[in-house]
Parts: sequence; C-alpha cells; structure tokens
Amino acid sequence: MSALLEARGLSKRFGGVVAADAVSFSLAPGEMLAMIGPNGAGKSTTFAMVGGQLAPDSGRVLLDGADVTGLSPAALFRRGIGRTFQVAQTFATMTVCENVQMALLSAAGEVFGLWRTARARHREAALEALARVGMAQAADRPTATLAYGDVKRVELAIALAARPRVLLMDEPTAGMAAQERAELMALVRTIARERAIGVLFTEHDMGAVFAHADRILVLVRGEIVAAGAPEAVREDARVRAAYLGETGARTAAQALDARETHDGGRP
Ligand SMILES: Nc1ncnc2c1ncn2[C@@H]1O[C@H](COP(=O)(O)OP(=O)(O)OP(=O)(O)O)[C@@H](O)[C@H]1O
Repeated sequence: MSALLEARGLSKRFGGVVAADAVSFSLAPGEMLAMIGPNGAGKSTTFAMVGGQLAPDSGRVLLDGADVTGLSPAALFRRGIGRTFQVAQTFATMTVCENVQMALLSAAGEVFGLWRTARARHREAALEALARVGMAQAADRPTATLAYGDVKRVELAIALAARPRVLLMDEPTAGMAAQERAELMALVRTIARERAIGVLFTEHDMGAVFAHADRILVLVRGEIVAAGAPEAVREDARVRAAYLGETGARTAAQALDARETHDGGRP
C-alpha cells in the first residue's frame, strides 16, 4: 500500500528532554495505526507535530508525498488531516445536529457570525454523518443530554463530517466502559476501511489496541522501539520489558484471540 501520511525523522526537544527522537512511520489509506507507550513516551508530542500544533525541531511530515511540515492545524485540516475533539470542545447547549453542522461550516471556511442563517446549512450532510455512527435519532436533542458513550459517537461524526483522509484520535475511548469502547473502535475500523481513511490513534487500553489496530508503533522515551503487526509487537521482548509487562501481554493475547474468532483476524 502507498503511504497516505509519512513522518520522517520527527524530533522535538523541550530543554533537556528529548520528547521525540527521529520518529518515522507511514500510514496507508484505510489503516488503523496505534501508537502506544508509557507515560511521557512522546505520543502527544508526535501527534501534535503531525497535527500542526507543534513545529518539529527536525524531520518532515508528508501527505500524499507533499511536504506539509509546519503548516497550521487549520491548513492541515483543509488538506484532509482531521482529528477528534474532546467533549469539552463540543457545544453542549447546541443540538447534536447543530454541532456537526458547525464542524462542516468550519471545514468549509464559512464564517461563524452567520450562525443564525447557518442553522439551515449542511443539515443533510450532518444527518448523514450522524446516521453513519448510529446517532441519527438523537439529531435534535441538546448535546448536553447525551450519555457519555453517545457523545463519543457524536465526536466521531463531527470528525467524519469534514471528510478527512487522515484521522488523528488521541485516546478516543478514554472514560468509556469496556463494551462501549470495543463497539466504538469496531465502528471506527469499519468506517476507516469503507472510506479509506488512515487512522492514527493513541490508547492506554491494550484490549482496544490489540483488538483493532492493523499495526502498532511502540514509543519509549521518544524513540520507536518496535513497529509491526499486533502479533509481532505482543511477542517483542523489548516491548514486554519496557511497557506491556505480563498483564499487558495477557490482555493483548486475549484481544488477539477474540479478534481471530470475531472477524478472522486482519485482512
Ligand atoms: N510543552 C512541554 N514543555 C516541556 N516538556 C514537555 C512539553 N510537552 C511534553 N514534554 C515532555 O516531553 C516528554 C514526552 O511527553 P508526551 O506528553 O509527548 O508523552 P506521552 O507519551 O503523550 O505521555 P502520556 O501518555 O502521559 O500522555 C515528557 O517527558 C514530557 O514531560
């Protein structure tokens, strides 16, 4: 598969701390790529360099082979690098549908001041995005009244509404119950394949990672110490020692077993 997104030697230093040390990886269309590692490993720093919130000290980010290093988050967003936003960043008093419409207005570069007339804008596209995540029936409810798991689905619809080619998801299932978490990740995986979206995600829950990632990058102290298929990463002695431990390895094994049973493994 050709690379949709490529990180080449991304490095970032904060004073004496090397937060990311020549991090390189590629992401293919439709691929679920997980980035895991202990606290302070450099996951957020790497995400921020890819998403444009942080300029790398060195290294490049390529989108479809074009150099997009150092572009603003808004410029990257227009080129198709989207991300999910945390619940606090959605507007709780607006309806679910209005929240998605708002994202579409912003994606189209339309002015927020036109909101009064904007209520009619993009409604169909917003409803389509909500339907895809199973939330069409909640379109006209105030966002504040949704259960937490449903808010997470709306966040996904908001990200999808802009038709991203790459989706950055920083802990998409944080705070969710195990069952809801598995369902959300399965949904993301199905949509990513169907729309050829490359998904880069971080996640502390090893069950979710090993059940849904096509490939896994393991970051320790700013460096990628392992990268590959979930089976290979689980068996990597360095990954077990530096991060998974026995409990994590067991959780990973269980998730991989369940995956074989449910969907016959990876494509
Ligand atoms: N703005 C900053 N200023 C100074 N140091 C920073 C800054 N951002 C990150 N760091 C340091 O860089 C290193 C990597 O941090 P980063 O947040 O990228 O790790 P992480 O893998 O996302 O961790 P976590 O899983 O806890 O979110 C850490 O040592 C952190 O303290």
